[in-house]
Amino acid sequence: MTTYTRPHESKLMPAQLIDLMTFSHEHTANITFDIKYASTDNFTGQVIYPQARAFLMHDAAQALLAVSADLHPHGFGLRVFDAYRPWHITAYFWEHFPNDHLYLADPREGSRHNRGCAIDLSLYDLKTGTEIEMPSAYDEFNEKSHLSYTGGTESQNAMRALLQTTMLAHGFSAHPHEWWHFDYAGWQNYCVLDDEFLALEAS
Ligand SMILES: C[C@@H](N)C(=O)N[C@H](C)C(=O)O
Ligand SMILES: [Zn+2]
Repeated sequence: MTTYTRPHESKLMPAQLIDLMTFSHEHTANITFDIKYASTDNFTGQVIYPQARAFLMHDAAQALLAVSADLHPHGFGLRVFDAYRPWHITAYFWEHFPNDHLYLADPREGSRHNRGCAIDLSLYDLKTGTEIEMPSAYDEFNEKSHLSYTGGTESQNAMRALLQTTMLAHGFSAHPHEWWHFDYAGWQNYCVLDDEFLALEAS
């Protein structure tokens, strides 16, 4: 039971969230999914989401298609780990993992994931389907995940730079402590949501 209250900003609108799996399939984009919080393979060690789904604000999803098209000549596609996240999950993370607050959003403000405007992702090799090595693993909560970390191999640093450059060229901004996290421009205009995935599907 959370002790936090979801922020309510009456002037803000809910983002138009779309099912990114269906959307990317319809547009034959090179986007694959490994929704970590729908398995135990995440920093909590627990299954957090009841379904492996990825919902995202429409304009951000459209921008992701452009990112995927830009990466194609380099031989890479996008692998998505997380997109829209209901607010109560953000509150759960904050409450139960106090040592990781540098890498978590404060539920009193809400995460950009709760607004449908943030995405966590990496690159994969189009020929082999293998995920590309980055300077750290996803949600590895230490300095190896920071954009300022220079201790990775030449290839890891170059792959991180390619992901960053391509995402930033299409309206996303970076997170200084998480190479995999990107916010879409205008996230401030959308409210913090707590809808479950199945409720989004029904709406
Ligand atoms: C938990 C991690 N994957 C993440 O998304 N962190 C950001 C800061 C967030 O919670 O919004
Ligand atoms: Zn994130």
